[in-house]
Amino acid sequence: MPIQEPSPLGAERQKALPAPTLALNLMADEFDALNASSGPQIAYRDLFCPHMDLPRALRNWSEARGVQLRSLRKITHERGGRSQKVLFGLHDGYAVESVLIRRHDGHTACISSQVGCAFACQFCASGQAGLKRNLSAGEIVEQVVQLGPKVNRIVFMGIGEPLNNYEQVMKAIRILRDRRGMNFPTTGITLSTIGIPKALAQLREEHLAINLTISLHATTQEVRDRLIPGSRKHDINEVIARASSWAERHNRIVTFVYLVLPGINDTLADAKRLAGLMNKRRARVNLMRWNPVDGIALDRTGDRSLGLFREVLDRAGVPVVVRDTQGRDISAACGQLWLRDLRGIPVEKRGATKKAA
Ligand SMILES: C[S@@+](CC[C@H](N)C(=O)[O-])C[C@H]1O[C@@H](n2cnc3c(N)ncnc32)[C@H](O)[C@@H]1O
Ligand code: SF4
Repeated sequence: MPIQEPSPLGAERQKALPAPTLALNLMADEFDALNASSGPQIAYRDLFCPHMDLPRALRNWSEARGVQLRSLRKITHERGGRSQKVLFGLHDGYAVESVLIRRHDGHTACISSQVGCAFACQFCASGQAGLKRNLSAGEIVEQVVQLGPKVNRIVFMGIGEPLNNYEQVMKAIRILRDRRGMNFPTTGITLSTIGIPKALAQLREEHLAINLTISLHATTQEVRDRLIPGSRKHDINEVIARASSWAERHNRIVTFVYLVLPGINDTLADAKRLAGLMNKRRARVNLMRWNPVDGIALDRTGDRSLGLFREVLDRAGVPVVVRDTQGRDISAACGQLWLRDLRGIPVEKRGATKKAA
């Protein structure tokens, strides 16, 4: 009997088959629409069950509808003093890192918003390999779910620029805060951004009581352009003005992060200019030391120059703290997270990969 070729119609039908939906990409009403068809009816909140051993009803539900419940696979995890770094494998062979930080009153999840980053900041590991793709809302939400039930703070300080993936990040925040699901308080969510003016204007109009942190790192356009090449087209004054406008509109304080880098942005003139830029704004400053990154030759500032820099801001009446980030013992502090390209590497060998793509 001759072997039958698949009919063109069959091939087309196959092509038209939708890729499996990731359940955690669904808002409650989208989930309801799926739930309404036959089969077991389950509650939206069950989707956020942190245990890998998911309820059988949920597994049946997903199988009946071709919906994927989990898409991130924990490849490795490293434990440090108060932090744990997890490498999550994605469906397409890329992998991103997230960090869990233990505090006395709960856990903080430091999550990624993109696979890589387009901004290529000179001090940061996450942008060294460029941007590969955006994470979906579900992939963002799933990092939180998999980091466990004690998470009561979320910071978008992992890999990627959240405002460069605006739609999916906003959707993820809405899914996280939905009362019918995780019911995560938006006041426990901090979005850290390089400050894209257009996106800041959009964020100003959102009804979301999140916290906003702007990674400023310079007081002149010239130095900022050098440190953050991807932000060259953004005027530093406009970034500050847009962030302040967000703070006014939401009656909040915006945090400006300033990485003090010896010989680059740490003079007293810089400190005075920074105080001037912050003048009369609903703002505070977090001064940070650089966390070392393989292959980047920068220096960490010393206590004395950091102290002098801080004093200038103090004297000018600008609220300022020196922030020390957790996780340096396992290279999990701010700016030390790498994306991995594990495409072509057999699944069982992916845990051994250490090098960034
Ligand atoms: C990795 S970024 C991710 C969020 C966003 N893209 C941003 O830049 O704000 C989170 C924070 O880490 C800071 N950062 C990046 N590399 C760093 C490093 N090597 N040491 C200290 N902070 C760093 C950034 O400036 C930012 O404030
Ligand atoms: S600091 Fe933020 S914007 Fe800059 S490369 Fe790293 S992740 Fe991207």
